[in-house]
Amino acid sequence: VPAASWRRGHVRNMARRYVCVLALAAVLLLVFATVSRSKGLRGREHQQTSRIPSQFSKEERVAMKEKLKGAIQIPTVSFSQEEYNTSALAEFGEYIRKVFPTVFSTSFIQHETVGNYSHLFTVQGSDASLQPYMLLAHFDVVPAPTEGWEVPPFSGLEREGFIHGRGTLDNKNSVMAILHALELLLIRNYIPRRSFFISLGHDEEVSGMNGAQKISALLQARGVQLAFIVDEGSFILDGFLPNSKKPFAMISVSEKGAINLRLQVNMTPGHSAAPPKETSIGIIAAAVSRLEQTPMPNMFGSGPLETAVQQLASEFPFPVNIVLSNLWLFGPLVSRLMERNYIMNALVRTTMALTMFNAGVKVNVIPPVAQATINLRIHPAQTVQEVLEFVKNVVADDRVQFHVLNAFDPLPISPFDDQALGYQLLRQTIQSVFPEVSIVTPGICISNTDSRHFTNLTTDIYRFNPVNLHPESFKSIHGINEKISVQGYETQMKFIFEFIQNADTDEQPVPHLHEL
Ligand SMILES: CCCCCCCC/C=C\CCCCCCCC(=O)NCC(=O)O
Ligand SMILES: [Zn+2]
Ligand SMILES: [Zn+2]
Repeated sequence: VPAASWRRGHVRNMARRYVCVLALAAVLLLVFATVSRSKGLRGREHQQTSRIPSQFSKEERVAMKEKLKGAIQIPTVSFSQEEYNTSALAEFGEYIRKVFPTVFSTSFIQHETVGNYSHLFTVQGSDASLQPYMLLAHFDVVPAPTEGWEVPPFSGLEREGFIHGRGTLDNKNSVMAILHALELLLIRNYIPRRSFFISLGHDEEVSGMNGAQKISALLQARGVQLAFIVDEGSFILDGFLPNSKKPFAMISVSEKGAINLRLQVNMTPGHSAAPPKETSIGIIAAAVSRLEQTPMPNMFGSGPLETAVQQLASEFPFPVNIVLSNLWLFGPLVSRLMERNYIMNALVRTTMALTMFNAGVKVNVIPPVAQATINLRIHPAQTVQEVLEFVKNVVADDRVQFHVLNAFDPLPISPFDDQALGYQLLRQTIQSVFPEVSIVTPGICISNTDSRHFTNLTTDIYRFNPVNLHPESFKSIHGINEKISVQGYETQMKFIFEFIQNADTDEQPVPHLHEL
C-alpha cells in the first residue's frame, strides 16, 4: 500500500479510536453524575469540615420517639436457637429501611443482611489510615408474658414521659439510637473520617450464633481488624450505691462466661399408688436445692471491679471511704458486704440460677424423666471446667446425669488505661453529654453480649449503653415493665451522635487525671 495512503488510513483509524474513547468517557461521566445524585454521594464541596452540633428540632425529637415506638411494636421475640419469630425479624428489617432512608441510600454506606435477619452496615470513612471500630446492638428480645405489665409489652405506649415495652432497654433502644444518630448526621452532610461498622443482631438472646457470629466470621474473612467495639452491657448506674445519690458510669471491660447445664434423672415409670422412696423429680429437686444452698466462692479481690470500688471510694463518707480505698486490708469485709445485694453478688462470684424444670407425664404415673436446666454465669477468675467440677461435687449423686447445652469461658479484660482509644472516647463522650457524671469506672458485665463473638477482630471490647439505669429498671430487663424515659432515649441518641464525631479523631486520647 503506498505510504501516503497508508498514513491517511492510519490517521483515520486513530481518529475513530479517539472519538470512541471520548464518547465512552462522556457516557461514564454521565452515569457517574446520575448515580452520585441519586445515591446521595457528596462531593468534597459537601465534605463536612466542622463539628455538627447535637441539637435537634422539635419535629426531629418527636420522630425519634415515634420511631422507637414503632420498633417496640414489632414482636421480635427469640425463644431458643431454633425458635424465633422470623416474620417479625423480617418485618423489622423492612421497618428500619423505611424509617432511615438516608442510611440506606448513602453511597459510602454498604448494607448487608447476614444470617437471613441480622444487619451489617459498613460506613466508609474518608481517612483510610484510621482503623475502623464497631457499634453493636441487637433487636431480638426475650418473651414478655403480659401478666404484671402496666401496659401491653409490645404496645410501645408512651406514659408519663416513658416509652414502655420489651426491648426499650435491652436492646432496641440502642439499635434505633445508633441508626437515628447516623440518619441525622447524614442529613446534616456528615461524612466520617474513621470508618465504622454497625452490627445489628437478630439472635443475641439465644446465643448470637446465626447473627453476630456470622458477621464476625464475614469480617474476619475480609481481613478486618477493629480498633474497638461498643456494645450493650452496662449503663450509667444511678442509685446502686448506698448513701450515694450521684450516678456513675461503669464501662464493662470484661464479661462473665456461661454454662447452660441440664441435670437429668431417668427412672422406670410405674403406678403412683406404689411409689419408690424417691422419684426422679425428688432426686433432681434435692440436687438443685443443694446447689442453691451452696454458693460458689466469692472471688472479689483483684481486677476491674476492685478498681471501680477504689474509684468510687470518694463518693462515700468517712470511714467508708477509708475502707474502700484500702482493699488490701478491708477486701474480705467489703466482699462480704457486697454479696448481700443480689446485683453486687453477681459481680463477686459465679452465679447459678435454676431457670427451667421439666418432669412428669400424669398425676398417677411415676415420672420416667426429670430435667432441671441451670444457667451459670462464670466470674472472670474461674473457668467452665472449674465450675462444672464444683457443681458435680455439690450434687454428689450418681443418679443425676449432666448435659452441657453450651458453655464458654469468661472474656479477657479489655484495656482501660489512658491509651485505650475506645475506653477514652467513651469516657470523653460521657463527660461531655452527662456532665453530672463525674466518675467513669471499669466493670464486669454480669450477663452476656454479642460482643463475645468478636474477640477475633479486636481486644478492645467495651460494653456500655449511655442510659441512666436505676435498680428498679435493672429488674425490668428480662422482667416486667421495661421502659425508657423519652429524655433518656433522646440523650442516648445524642451520645451516639457525639461519639461518632469524637471517634474521628486521629490523636491519641488525652490522658486524664485519675479519679484516685
Ligand atoms: C459497685 C458496682 C455496682 C454495679 C452494678 C451493676 C449493675 C448491672 C448493670 C447492667 C447489667 C445488665 C446488662 C444488660 C445487658 C443484658 C444482655 C443480655 O440479656 N444478654 C443475654 C444473656 O445474658 O443471657
Ligand atoms: Zn441484650
Ligand atoms: Zn437480654
